[in-house]
Parts: sequence; C-alpha cells; structure tokens
Amino acid sequence: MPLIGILVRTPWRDLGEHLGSPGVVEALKLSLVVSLWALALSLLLGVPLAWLLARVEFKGKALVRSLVLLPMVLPPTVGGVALLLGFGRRGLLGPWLEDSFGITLPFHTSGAVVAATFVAMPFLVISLEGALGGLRQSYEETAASLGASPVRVFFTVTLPMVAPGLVAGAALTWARALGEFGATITFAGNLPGTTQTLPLQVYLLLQDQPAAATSVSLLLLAIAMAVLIALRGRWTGTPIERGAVTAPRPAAEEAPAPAATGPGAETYPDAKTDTETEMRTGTETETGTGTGTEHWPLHATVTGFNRLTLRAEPGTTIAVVGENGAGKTTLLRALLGLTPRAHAELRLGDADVTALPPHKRQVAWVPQDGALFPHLNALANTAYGLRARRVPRSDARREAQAWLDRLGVGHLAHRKPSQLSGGQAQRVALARALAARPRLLLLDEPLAALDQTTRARVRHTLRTHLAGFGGVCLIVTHDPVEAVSLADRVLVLADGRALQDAPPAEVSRHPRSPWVARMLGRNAWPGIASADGLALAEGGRLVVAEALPEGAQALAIIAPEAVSVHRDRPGGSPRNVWPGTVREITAVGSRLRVLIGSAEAPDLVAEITPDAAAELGLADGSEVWTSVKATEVTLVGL
Ligand SMILES: Nc1ncnc2c1ncn2[C@@H]1O[C@H](COP(=O)(O)OP(=O)(O)OP(=O)(O)O)[C@@H](O)[C@H]1O
Repeated sequence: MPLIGILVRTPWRDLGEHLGSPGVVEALKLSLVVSLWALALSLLLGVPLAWLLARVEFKGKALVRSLVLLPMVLPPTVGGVALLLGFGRRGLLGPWLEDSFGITLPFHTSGAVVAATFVAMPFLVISLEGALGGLRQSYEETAASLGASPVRVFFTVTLPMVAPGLVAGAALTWARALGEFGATITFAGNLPGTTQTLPLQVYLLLQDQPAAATSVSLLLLAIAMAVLIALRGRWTGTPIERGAVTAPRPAAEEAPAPAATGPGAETYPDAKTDTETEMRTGTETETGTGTGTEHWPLHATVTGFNRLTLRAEPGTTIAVVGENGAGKTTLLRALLGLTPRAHAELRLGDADVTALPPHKRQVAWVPQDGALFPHLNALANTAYGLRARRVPRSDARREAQAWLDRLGVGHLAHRKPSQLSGGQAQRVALARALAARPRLLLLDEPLAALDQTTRARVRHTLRTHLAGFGGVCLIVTHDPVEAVSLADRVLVLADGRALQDAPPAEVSRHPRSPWVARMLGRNAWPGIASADGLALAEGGRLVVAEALPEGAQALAIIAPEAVSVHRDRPGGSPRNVWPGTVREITAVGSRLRVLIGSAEAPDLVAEITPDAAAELGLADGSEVWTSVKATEVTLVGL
C-alpha cells in the first residue's frame, strides 16, 4: 500500500521540474558523494572485519560480531547520539581529533559519511562473512599446494569465489548509505550542500512542498528497487545459477582418450615436444619439474598425531590405507604443512623443505573432491600452478594443454568444472597437480567418486602417468584393488602409526591386522599359537601345516578361494572342518562370495563359482559344512 500510495500520488507532470530543481540536484550529488565514500570506508574496514569473523578463531568473537551488527538493529537516531558522544565536539575522541588532526566531524560532510558508514557497514560484513564461511578451505589449500602465495591465493581464488557475496554486500551497503537519515541528521545536522542528503531533503520538503517530497521519494524508491532487482537475492547465499540452463552437457562421460594417452604417452616425459623442452629450460627459477631427468626421493619423519618415518625412492607409489580415523588425511596435511596436529621433517631430494610454507614446498595435493576452481575453465585450472610460478601466460597455457591432452581430457579444456563429469574432473585435477611440477604428489582417494567402469579406466590412466613421475606419490584409498594395482608399497596406518609398510603382495599374503586382511578380502582370525596350530581368540582351534612358536600372538589368513563348501560332512584329509549356516551370498565379478556363520568357528567367507553354488543348492539359511586344508592357512606373527 505505501508503495502504491507513492506511485498514485506522484505528480508525474511536475516530476521533471521537481527532480531538476537546484536544491534536489545538489542533495542528489551530495547523497552520491556521501554514499560512495561510505561504501569505500565500509570496504576498507568491513572486508578485514568479515575475514576476521569468518577465518580467525579468537575469544569474544560472538561479542565482536554482535557489536559489528548492532547498528542494524539500533534506531539510527540512537546511533547518531552515540556518534556525537564518541566523536562530537564534547565527545570522547572529538577534541583529540580536532586538536591533533584538525578533523571536525559534526556538521561536516565527513560526519555524514561517518554516520552512513556506521549504519550501512554491517550489511557488507554480514554478507561477506557468509560468503567466506561457505567457501570450502580445500580450494585455498589446493591453490597453496600448487605454489600460490597467500596474497595470490586471495586475489585469484578467494576473491573471485566470494565475489557474488562481496558485490551483494557492497550494493546493499551503498543503497543503505544512500537512504540514511536518522544518524546523519542527529550527528551531522541538516546543512544544505554540506550534510543535507536526499532523505533529509524529503523530510524538509514534506513540510512546505509535499508534492516535491513525493517526487524525490519516488526517485529514492526507484534506486532502492533497482539495486534489489539487480542483486536478485544474491545476499541470501543462493545466487542464481548463471548459464545453468544454457551450459552444454558434458559429452557422454569419458570420451575416448586421444592418442596422447596411448602407448606413446607412456614414454612421458621424454615424449615432450621440442618447444616444451625449450620452455621448461627457459623457466630458469624452477628446480622441480618432474621431467624424468630430475628425481625426488622422499624422506619424512612425522611426529604429533602421526608417528612414523617414510623413505621412498623416486617413482614409488605408496598406497596409504587404514580404518576411518587412522590418520591418513592428517599424514597428508602434515606433509603439506597444513596442520598443527602433526609435524613433518620433510626432505625432498637434496632440499629440506621442513621450514617452508605450503606454497614453497612443491608438494602437490589432489583433495578428495578435486577442488577444481569453479570460476576457471579446465585449461586455466591446469595452468594455475605454472602461473603461480611466474611462467608466462602463453607458455603456461601451452604446457597445461599438453597435460590435459596426456590425460585424455584435452578436448574439454574450455569447460568449466561444473560442466565436467566426475571422472573428467578427476583427470583435470590430476593434470593440474602434475603440471605444477611437484616433487611429491599426494592424492586423497582420487577414484572414490567414480563408478566401477570409469574407475578401472582412470586407474589405468593414473598408473600410466604416475609411471613417468620423478617424485614419490602417496595415494590414500579405501579400495583394496586400487591399493594393490596402483601402488608399489602399501602403508597401513593405525592410530597414526605405521602398522605395516610393504609391497602389496607381501601385505596381501601376510597382513598385520585383521582389518587389512578383511580389506583385501581375506579371512583373518586372531589367536595364540599352539603346538599344531592356533587357539582362536573367538573360540575354537585351527590346524596349520607350519606352526609358530607356542604362545605367540598370531593372525591366521585364509583366502576365500581356499574354503571348500559341502552339503555333507567331508571325509578324508582336511583337518579343519566346521558345520555352519549360509548368512549371505554376494556376487564378486564372475564368482560368488558366501558368508558362513558357525557355532564352532569365527565367520568364514568362501568364494565359489555360481555352478558350484547351484549344484550345492546354496541359499540364505542353508546348512553346510566348510573345510580348509592345513596347508592353505598362513600364520602371521603379530
Ligand atoms: N581438526 C581436528 N581436530 C582434532 N582432531 C582431529 C581433527 N581432524 C581430525 N582429527 C582426528 O584425528 C584422527 C585422524 O583423522 P584423519 O582425518 O587423519 O583420519 P583418516 O584416516 O583420514 O580418516 P578417514 O578414513 O575417515 O578419512 C581422528 O581421530 C580424527 O577424529
């Protein structure tokens, strides 16, 4: 109704005359000057304040936030009184400001700016704090791992990503400053040409020229509406998806890999073109290029939550496995220098990087979600690390394109991350990490988001490209196939310590914990060694061919293929025979895994062919007998 009231009562015929009168023009100019200064001041003070509130933990934060937001709920006239008591002639700081700097705020334009800033700045702080708080830190941490300094990270990652929140906050702040009345009139007075802004003029006009007041009100209303419409709800944190409808859909998932990922690419890095070779030698400041001629052995001693020592030759791929909470991510973050929870004495090649900040370590990190920068296309993402190391733009783009080609996603160079499939995004993230010329590569569950088929394909690509990497690569994984097929070594973590660090075949044959054995699909029964076998911790006995010294803690490992399933009690040689009940049957590839529960032994997994299962007539609840030959049991001392 008030809106309609203004529209209906606006003297449209006299509108031009009213808005063009010298007093209104002067007030409009003053309003623009005051509101723009207030915006500038708000940006200067509000951006660091929002950063502080969003990113820094300190005592009394809630109180500081309340104080910053107080002007939003305070009656502006009370704000004006408070400003007078603070900065007025007889206020706390006023005399000092006047004596020391000759600054007088009340009844000056600067006073109107201060009043507008006081009331409007909270809009900027609240909007930017929300945007910063919603920004996942993995983007900034990844940027640092690609070699970007904190200042560069701020301008190339943080700022573009919070830009919608910042713009929205700035626009609201400006609009609020433009409309400020109460604090201004109380603190700065109503002096034409000095502090009489448009809202103050509306108030004045209302007393003797109500029609002109309506015209000026309409102008302010139009400005406010224009700002709100232009923002379209951006300050709520749910910006309109631009281009979401028009964006081309990703091509049918993994496009066939171009020739570069074929056998020729396996000769990487020697397969580079002459131009690239020249370019690389041209970037003199670089030390770590990972070009095959340079090798970066790893030597790390980690203390804190993780307590272990890692040594590895260049080109080694280590799978890091362990239960949830075992310290895998903490280990990676310690190597990156990103966590106070663990400290890594880190030596890469001849360089001790322990004391260096994350962006100078040349340790590249691919977090679980890839953390591709959403505002940059695949090519610019891949070139990011090179640009951070001051490689000229055109050279960086050329090299980035070559990396994308090598990983089979060269044709997607101009897509934004939101237009890539999960598998494509993973490859781009890997290309970006490798392009940054790291000396140590850390991959956090690189294939977790992929479906089985894509996973197999990307795993193959990954293996191909890691083969030419001159540093050490650590891959955190929960997938046993990934651990066994990608890695030269498997590092098993438990409680932050290395429980086992051995080649996959060794870990698979002699797992040092029931968890690892089960992860690798083995039956693992802990117990105490006896004369001819093992007294099982869960009750029962197991006969083995090669016993351990009596009394030793041990783990019995039985491969599922070694478990025979029978309908009737088997006769003959097997020494380990138990009755049981089928609890669950699942398909694994072309075979079936049968989980059998028994009163006389721990749960046992058998792997049999579907034909055998049909012959035995197996179903959930079937009563069966299981047997394991003594020679099929491996005992691992713990
Ligand atoms: N910021 C933190 N502050 C305090 N404790 C933490 C923090 N981050 C992780 N932890 C704890 O440290 C331990 C190791 O965590 P970490 O994230 O390294 O495990 P993880 O092996 O990567 O686990 P997951 O497989 O679940 O990812 C856990 O007990 C976890 O609760």
